[in-house]
Amino acid sequence: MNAKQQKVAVLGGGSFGTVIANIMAEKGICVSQWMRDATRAEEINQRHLNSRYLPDYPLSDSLVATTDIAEAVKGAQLVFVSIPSQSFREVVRMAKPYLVAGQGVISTTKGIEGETFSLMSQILCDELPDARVGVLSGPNLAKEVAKHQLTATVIASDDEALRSEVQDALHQSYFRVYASSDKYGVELGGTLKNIYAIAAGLSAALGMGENTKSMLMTRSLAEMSRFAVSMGANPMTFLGLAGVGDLIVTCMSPLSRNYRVGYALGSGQTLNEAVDALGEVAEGVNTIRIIKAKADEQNIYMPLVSGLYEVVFNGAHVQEVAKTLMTSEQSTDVEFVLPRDAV
Ligand SMILES: NC(=O)C1=CN([C@@H]2O[C@H](COP(=O)(O)OP(=O)(O)OC[C@H]3O[C@@H](n4cnc5c(N)ncnc54)[C@H](O)[C@@H]3O)[C@@H](O)[C@H]2O)C=CC1
Ligand SMILES: O=C(CO)COP(=O)(O)O
Repeated sequence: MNAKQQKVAVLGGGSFGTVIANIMAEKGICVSQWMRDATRAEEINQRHLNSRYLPDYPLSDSLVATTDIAEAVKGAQLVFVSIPSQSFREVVRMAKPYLVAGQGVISTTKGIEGETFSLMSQILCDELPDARVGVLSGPNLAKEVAKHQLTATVIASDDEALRSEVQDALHQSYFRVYASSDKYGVELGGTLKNIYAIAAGLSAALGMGENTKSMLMTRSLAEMSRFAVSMGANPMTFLGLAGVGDLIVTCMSPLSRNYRVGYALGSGQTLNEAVDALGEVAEGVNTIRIIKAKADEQNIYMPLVSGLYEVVFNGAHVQEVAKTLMTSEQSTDVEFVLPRDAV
C-alpha cells in the first residue's frame, strides 16, 4: 500500500511508543498516537516534541497524538501497543471495542504479566481472537533510534503477510526490520535480557573487569535460551537481534533503564530509590520476580536469576553471591552441543 494511504495507530505515549510512531510519520504514513495525558498530546501536536520522555528530539510535523482511543485505532491497518506490561491488558481492553477483525496488532512491550504468566502476544490472542498478532523486539534504545543511529529490529508472527506489512511500515534508512516466525523466542529474548541488564549494571558499578562482563553476558544467554526452550521457543532465535543483539546493547549501555537500576543498586541505592529516580519503566525488576517463581516451579536451572533475586529483594551481598556462583559445580558451555546431564 502507498504510504500516504496507510493509517497506523500506536498506543502509548512513552519513549518507545513515540519513537515507533515517529519512524512511520517520517515516512509519510498517517500515524495516530494514543496517550492518556492530554498535555503531552497537545505538546506533540503543537510543538512536535515529547519533552517528558524524549527531550531534545524533534518529532515529525505530521505525527498526530490523541487521547481518544477510538479515533486512534479507527481505520488503522496496524496497531502497535507500547504500554508497560503491568498495564498492557487494561489498555488492550480499552481499545478492544473499537478494533475490527483482521487488524494487525503488534506488541513492542518487553515484559510478562505476573498473575497469569502471560507474554504480551498471549494477552493479545486472549483478548483479541480475531486480530493478527505480532511482536517487535530488538536492540532499539529509544533515544538512539530517535537520533537516527543505525539499528535493526525483528517482527515475529505466524502471519507472513503481517510480517511484511510491518517490515514495509517501519523500514527506514536508519532502521531495518528482520522477520521471524518464532514469536515466543523473540518476545522472551526482549523480556529476559532486562534481568541480565540489571546484573550488568550492578557489576559495572562494582568495577568488575571486561572478562567478567563477557562471562556474565554469555552465561546470561545460556540461561535465557534454556528458559525459553522450556517454553517452546527455538534456541536459534537467541543468535539473532532479539536475543544476543538486545542482550548486548542492554547490558552495555547506560541508556538502558534496567542497566541504570542495576548501576544504582551497585552504587548503594535501595531498590525504591533506584526505581523512583528513573521515572520510567524498568521491566526487569518485576521480571526477576516472575521468572524466579516460574523457574522454581518448573525446576529450571537459573543460577543468575536466583542470585540476582537474593541481591535485589533480600539484600544479599553481590560478592557473596558471585563467590557461590563461581564455586558451584562446573558444567557445559553450550548445552545444545553438550547436554548438561552428559557432563
Ligand atoms: N524505551 C526503550 O528504549 C524501549 C522500550 N521498549 C519496551 O516498550 C514498553 C514501553 O516502554 P517505554 O515507552 O520505554 O516506557 P516509558 O516508561 O517511557 O513510557 C510508558 C508509557 O506508558 C504509559 N502508560 C502506563 N500505564 C498506562 C495506562 N494504564 N494507560 C495508558 N498509558 C499508560 C505512560 O503514561 C507512558 O506514556 C516497555 O515494555 C519497554 O520494555 C522496547 C524497546 C525499546
Ligand atoms: O529494550 C531496550 C533496548 O532494546 C530498552 O531497554 P531498557 O528498558 O532497559 O531501557
